[in-house]
Amino acid sequence: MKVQGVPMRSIWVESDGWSVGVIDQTRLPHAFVKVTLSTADEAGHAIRSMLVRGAPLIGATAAYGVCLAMRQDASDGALEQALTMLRATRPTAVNLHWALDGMRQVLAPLKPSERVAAAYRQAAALCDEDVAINRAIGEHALKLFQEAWDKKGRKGRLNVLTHCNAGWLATVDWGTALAPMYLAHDAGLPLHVWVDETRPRNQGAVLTAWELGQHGVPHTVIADNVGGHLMQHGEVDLCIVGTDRTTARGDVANKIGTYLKALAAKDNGVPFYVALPSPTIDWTIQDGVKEIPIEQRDGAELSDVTGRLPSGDIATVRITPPGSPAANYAFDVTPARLVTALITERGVCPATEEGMLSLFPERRAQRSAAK
Ligand SMILES: CSC[C@H]1O[C@H](OP(=O)(O)O)[C@H](O)[C@@H]1O
Repeated sequence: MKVQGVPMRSIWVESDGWSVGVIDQTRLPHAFVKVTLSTADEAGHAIRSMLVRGAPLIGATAAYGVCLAMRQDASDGALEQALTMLRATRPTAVNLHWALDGMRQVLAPLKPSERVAAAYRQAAALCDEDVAINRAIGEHALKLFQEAWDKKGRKGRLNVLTHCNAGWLATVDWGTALAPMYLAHDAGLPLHVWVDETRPRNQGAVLTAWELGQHGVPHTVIADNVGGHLMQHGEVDLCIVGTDRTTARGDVANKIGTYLKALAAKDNGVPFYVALPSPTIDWTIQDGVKEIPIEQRDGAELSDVTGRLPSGDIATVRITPPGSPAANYAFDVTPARLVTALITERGVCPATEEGMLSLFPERRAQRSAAK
């Protein structure tokens, strides 16, 4: 996408041909800061600290983290050490494991002398695939936006609600849930987006609002608990969110609060869509509530708030009483029964095992073998 009219991706190889550039998402929206990663440890820190975040971007950053590790030491031991360190950065997004599995599959059979070039080729291919996948998701989801607009009699505006940030900042480019928003806006569809602030890290208020503003997409930031009220009053035509891991039967792990939004949508007959790139599908599990690991982060992310003072200085202040513990669950799981449809790069399907296999028939054989 573009920043101040300049096309860019959320991760890139610098002009030196080996170091990796990313946007420091912890500085947005008040500062647009690019950071260069030069070691695998810096890549690991960027993921753990959420300087970069979003399932696909976590995978891409980890892949380049392996590249940086191979530049320093391409031995078998160094490869395993880098894979282990990066795999441990965050537990929920399956893209991290998919990306690292892909790096290991390509690199392990090679001689150390061949690994650096192969690693950068694999990471670049992963990034290009992510961009293509997200664009395709955008096109499929755009048809659903247009259907909703027609159903509404093409009057007023199309109100879409989203949670957290599943935009180009969460991926290499385009985003997943936000990809159709850009395409719809550019196609002249009168779109308006309700942006859940998404406590406690505020990815909606901070990142989604920034992204949409950069692209000129009309939007309104709302508190996380407003969505149900808006749905009751007919102010939401559809919901669309991203995902960090979706099971083989369509259970969806996503940012904390997604489940409650899906419940409100179900109760009010509002379509609830999940933008689902295939690398985010965990074909090895069925029951998301029982089997998806839910990240718990530092309670300070909830008890403290960071923002800009009138002076322009950035400050962090505590909002909870000293001594009050805070529980900071970063994700929840929306059962497939609450999902209207999954929007993948291959098309739209019901959130069911058969629905997903209809789009990914090559997985049918694997599932039969696993049973
Ligand atoms: C396109 S995946 C975006 C997904 O990742 C976010 O989590 P986090 O910001 O903690 O990495 C959130 O769950 C988004 O839906």
